[in-house]
Formats: sequence, structure tokens, C-alpha cells
Amino acid sequence: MRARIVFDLDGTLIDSLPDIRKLANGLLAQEGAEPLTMDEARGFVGDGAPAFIRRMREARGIPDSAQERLLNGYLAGYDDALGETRLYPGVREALEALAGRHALGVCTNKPISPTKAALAHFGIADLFGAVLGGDSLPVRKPDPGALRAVFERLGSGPEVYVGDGDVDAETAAAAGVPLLLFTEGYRKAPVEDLPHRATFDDWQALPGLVDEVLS
Ligand SMILES: O=C(O)COP(=O)(O)O
Ligand SMILES: [Mg+2]
Repeated sequence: MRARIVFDLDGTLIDSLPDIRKLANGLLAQEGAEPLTMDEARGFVGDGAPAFIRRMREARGIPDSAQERLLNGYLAGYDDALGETRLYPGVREALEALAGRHALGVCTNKPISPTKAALAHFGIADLFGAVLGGDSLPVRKPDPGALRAVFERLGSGPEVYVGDGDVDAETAAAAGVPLLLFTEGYRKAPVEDLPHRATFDDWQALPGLVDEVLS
């Protein structure tokens, strides 16, 4: 049966944290502030660009009044921040296998412009029938409306969501959609604290897991 499978982006399809951190650290250097560690950067990702910049500022004591300027600087560099970004191993093969049988979409809190840039960069944009970013709608994850909007654009059929983070688990639960949780991404909470249908740490397992969920 043809299903609708929606994917998160950062920490699920792509390992983008090194470039996000580099972009952030360029902005912090201009402020004369200390760079973010990888753990700090990982902790700040998940709720979109404005939340990332707010958390970064708060961690370095940079005032609210700098929010818009720093956010604009971040967004200005984001489309090109792909030098160290990689697809997780097996992602391309899994997506190509699934795209032959199911409708695929992306629901990310990353802004839509760098989202499209990343999908084009890896040559996987055409595999997705619908892609929404954190600034595509008035709502973003964990509002279930963001996920619902991607499913709606993919027509009809059973629903599966694939994501890596706390926000994804909250969104899937609120939308009533089974979550396949990728455990090698940027999750903050322990796996057992996040509602999920199944977990995987190797993309080779994903097509089989999808079959199990749909059976
Ligand atoms: O950019 C973010 O904050 C999160 O992006 P994601 O929703 O693809 O994990
Ligand atoms: Mg993610």
C-alpha cells in the first residue's frame, strides 16, 4: 500500500551540526564572544533559527537587542553552510528505495531556503513531493499542524514520520502519527523518554521498519 512518509532534516537525513556551529561561531567572533562547543550547538538546534540564535545569545550574555541583527547574519550565510554537511550513511539508498513505493516529504524547523539548498546540494530534492521549513507556515514543530500540512500535500495513505529529536517525538505524538526515531542525531532526552514506534541507528534498516509499521 502506498503510504506517506515524512522526514525531519537536521540530525535525521543530514549531519549539519558542524556547519551550523561554524556559522554561529563566525557571528560570535564578530561579537567578541567565545565560540560554541559542539555540545552547546547540538543543544540549541531543533526549534528553528530564531530559537537557535536566542539560545546562543543567552549562553554568551548577548542582549535581546542583538537578536534581529544576529538572526539576519545567520540566515544570510545559511544557504551556503554546506561544506562539512553530510547525508548520514545509507540515507540516499533508503530514500531511493522508498520513493519508488511511497510518497515522501520533509517537515523541518530549518528555514526553507537552506532546507532547499541542502536537498539540492545532495541531489535528493526530486524525491520529495512536499517540503516545509520552520518559516513556511505560521506554526512550526512541535505544533502538529506543521506535520499535518506536509501529509496533506502528499495526498492520502497511511502516515509515518521519521525524526531524530525531542521536538519530533512531541510533534508525532500530538499529530497521532507513528514515529521512527533515528538515534544517531541530535536528541537531548533519553530514547525511553520519547514516545516512538521503533528506533533505528542504521539507515539500511529503515525500508524494512517502514514495512513493519505498515503491516
Ligand atoms: O534547524 C533546526 O532547528 C531543526 O531542524 P530539524 O527540524 O530538521 O531537526
Ligand atoms: Mg532533527
